[in-house]
Amino acid sequence: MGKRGQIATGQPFLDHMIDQLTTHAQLGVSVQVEKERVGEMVKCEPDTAKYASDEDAEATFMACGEAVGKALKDMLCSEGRIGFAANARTNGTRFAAPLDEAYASCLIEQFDSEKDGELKLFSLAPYGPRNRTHIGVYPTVYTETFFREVAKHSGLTIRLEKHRGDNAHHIVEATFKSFARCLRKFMDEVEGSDVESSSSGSNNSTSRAASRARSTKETSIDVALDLDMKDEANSSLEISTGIETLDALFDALAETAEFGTLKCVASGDTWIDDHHTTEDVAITIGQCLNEALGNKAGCNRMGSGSARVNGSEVEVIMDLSNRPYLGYDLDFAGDSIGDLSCEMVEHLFMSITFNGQMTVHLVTKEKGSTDKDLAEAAMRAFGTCLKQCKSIDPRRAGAVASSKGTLSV
Ligand SMILES: O=P(O)(O)OC[C@@H](O)[C@@H](O)c1cnc[nH]1
Repeated sequence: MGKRGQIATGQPFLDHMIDQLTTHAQLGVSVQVEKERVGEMVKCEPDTAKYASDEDAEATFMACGEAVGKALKDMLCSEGRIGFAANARTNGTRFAAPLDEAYASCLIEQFDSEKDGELKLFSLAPYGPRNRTHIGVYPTVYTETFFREVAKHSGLTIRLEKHRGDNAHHIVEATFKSFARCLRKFMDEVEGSDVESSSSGSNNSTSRAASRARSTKETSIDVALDLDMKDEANSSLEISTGIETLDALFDALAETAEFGTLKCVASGDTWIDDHHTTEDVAITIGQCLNEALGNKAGCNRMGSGSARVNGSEVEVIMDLSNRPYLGYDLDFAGDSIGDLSCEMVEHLFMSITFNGQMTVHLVTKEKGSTDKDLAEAAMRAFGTCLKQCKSIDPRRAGAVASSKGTLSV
């Protein structure tokens, strides 16, 4: 939890990647590379590519990975940390992190302070459709070298995998974010700190709420949202859109996201079809979400998890990034779920995500026998992730969880 120091590897994009550990794992990291140049040792400086060369890149990535790995092991075994002295196992801690169209996952299987760790899986290539070899001066091929050394010297057993992504910068950055977030989650699990449920609302002094009414020739909508559930008995739900299946989905959202209030009363031209009402309600809820989240100070910001309803399971990866993006692969068998057409399920998620200024990936893990179960599993996973994202992590002390310092511009 220390302060960020200087990160100067001579490879500016690697500096930016190692910096993901400060923002997303909440670790104070400093890295200084010294290298030989025309017979003398020089210290690399940040914010310049003048120290980079393809010739010594492999050595730089190896040395940085080894140093970061050793420092991680020292930190995990340091006095005052509980649980890491012996062989720390969880059932496998997983976190998937997005960056726009890309998302990658990290699985930490175990930590062993007595043995070398291992990078059991590394699957990032291709780095975009043209398999980009360099990001700036950073050779993409040595990303694996870095993580192999981190795993070996930290004692962590790690699997890293790209699942979606077309942009090399995004693919690599999503991977570092997933590692950083997974490491923090692993440490919290081993040490038994449950930040998410201890801070999802009740101890927030300021209210995180918004309301909005809108009326057009097509729909009239009234939404009120309070992100924080003070106590279960006082949570208030009033959902009546004129489309029963939509009501049930928003009910599932409010329950899994643990909203204090969700009022959503709408009337629309459902005699035409369900489109205008579904779209406008989702837009309005997304706008209220964005307003209630404000500048996202102190928020956890990212969420990763899945939900199962009968035979259907959907995974959601979410980031309150301020860069709207929806990745979506739900494939319904029929045309409609009760009074909601299946094509509106994607449009509904698109409208919330874009108006909520979020990055969201929905991934079908298992398709059960009904479309209703699949849609509900998607909404429950979305709500579960939203609960993680909106939670205040007191350790951030009100800071915005971004390596660029703000999520508001
Ligand atoms: O706010 P973040 O810490 O997730 O990342 C900052 C910056 O690297 C990110 O804005 C980015 C956007 N596209 C590529 N990278």
